[in-house]
Amino acid sequence: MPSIPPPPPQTLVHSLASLQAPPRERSIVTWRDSSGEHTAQLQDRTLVGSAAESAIVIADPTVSRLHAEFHFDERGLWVRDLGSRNGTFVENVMVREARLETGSTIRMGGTTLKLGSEMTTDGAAPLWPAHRFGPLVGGSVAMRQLFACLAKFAATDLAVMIQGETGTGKELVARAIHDASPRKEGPFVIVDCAAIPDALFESELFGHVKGAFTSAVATREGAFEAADGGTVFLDEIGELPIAMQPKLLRVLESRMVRPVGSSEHRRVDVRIVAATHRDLRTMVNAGAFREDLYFRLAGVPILVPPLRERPEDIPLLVEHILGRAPSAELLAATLDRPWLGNVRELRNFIERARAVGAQQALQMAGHHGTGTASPSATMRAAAPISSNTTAAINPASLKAISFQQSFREFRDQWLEVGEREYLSRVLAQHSRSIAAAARQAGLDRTYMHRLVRKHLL
Ligand SMILES: Nc1ncnc2c1ncn2[C@@H]1O[C@H](COP(=O)(O)OP(=O)(O)OP(=O)(O)O)[C@@H](O)[C@H]1O
Repeated sequence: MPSIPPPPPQTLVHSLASLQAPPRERSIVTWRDSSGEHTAQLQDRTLVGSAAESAIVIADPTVSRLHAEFHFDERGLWVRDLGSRNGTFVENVMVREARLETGSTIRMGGTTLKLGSEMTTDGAAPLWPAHRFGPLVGGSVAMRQLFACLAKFAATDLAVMIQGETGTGKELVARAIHDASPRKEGPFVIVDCAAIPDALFESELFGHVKGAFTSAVATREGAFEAADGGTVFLDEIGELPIAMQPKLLRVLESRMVRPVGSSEHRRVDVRIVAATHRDLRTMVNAGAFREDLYFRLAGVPILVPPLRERPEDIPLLVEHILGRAPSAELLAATLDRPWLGNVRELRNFIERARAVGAQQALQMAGHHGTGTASPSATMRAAAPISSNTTAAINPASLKAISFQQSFREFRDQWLEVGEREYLSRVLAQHSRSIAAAARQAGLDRTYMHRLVRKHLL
């Protein structure tokens, strides 16, 4: 093994001296509605609508209950319509998403908001004083603000909704909340809503008694009872079938479950943490997700930023995954990529680089290219579109085989490359319909879903 040079100085980011974000210019909006004149300060993400639970509540029946969201990123302040009934207009142009300037006018339904600014330290989010929070690693301001927020809310029993692109670390955030909570000695039970067939949802969540349905050969407890005294993590909550939504809401309100086939209600003491890569508010407006359930689950909404918005975290993550300081070559390779699959893709890359070297790992990952990624919040790495029904293995890729590897390592890596290639072609042939692709591949739809997520297709 060659000797590893110490990390270059620029990897030692962030002074820990300041625990408080500095004073800054804050954006404010002013508007008039049926209840009078109002001014509100914009936070990193501010939900606007006529629902009482919105951060900015507009008393105007032409404004949808979850109408739009203001949010900041490294390029400035944006407004995004959430599929509202009467639309969002900036300077009288209807927009789905638009960047705003001080002085912009934004019309939502029949109400006009004016954007202004003021200097303040109020509401500046505190920064966590370390580069770790439980299993999470991150030194960027965004992650340290997130850690401070997690520490504050872990101590409570509030429901938490984690949103973020695939691979940003939502499951790890959920685990970190549990580990830092008074429930840490209790169970942490994960329910992957994308992997459960519709017919089995109720029994997975609430259990069943023997004989409740044909395959119920024995009584089985559901996730809520299994998590009694601890936390239930509802991953991919956006996939929860609409028919299940009132049942889940009832359990969250009553804290009682009734196993399928039983008449007995049982009390459960669980904290709920949910996660999704989708924007549930647009699903609410489209009628695919119940608004009351959304607000019940999103007591504390948390956004995990994509890795491309916090490149300062990359050196820390590489060192954490590798277990030692990376070589200059490996570090340079990681800083030059968009990481559309976020930390998961970075982890896979580092693990591959450890086995075959940075150069060969780069060749194997070549299909993602380099450069700046598009800012879309739900963007995934696009599959190469091809109508070929058969395809030869590219001989150039064979150069990436390392004969220093064990056969098992070699097989696992190439199985993954081949699996991804096969799936991306089947999906492209079926215009990305998971159901049709699963049928052709002879796979169960939920398993296909899992594979698509695993390979970021
Ligand atoms: N901040 C972090 N520090 C250390 N490891 C991280 C961090 N974020 C993510 N990871 C690692 O990246 C991988 C993906 O994380 P995780 O499964 O939590 O992502 P996710 O957002 O839940 O993904 P998906 O939406 O596909 O379910 C895991 O191996 C996790 O340990």
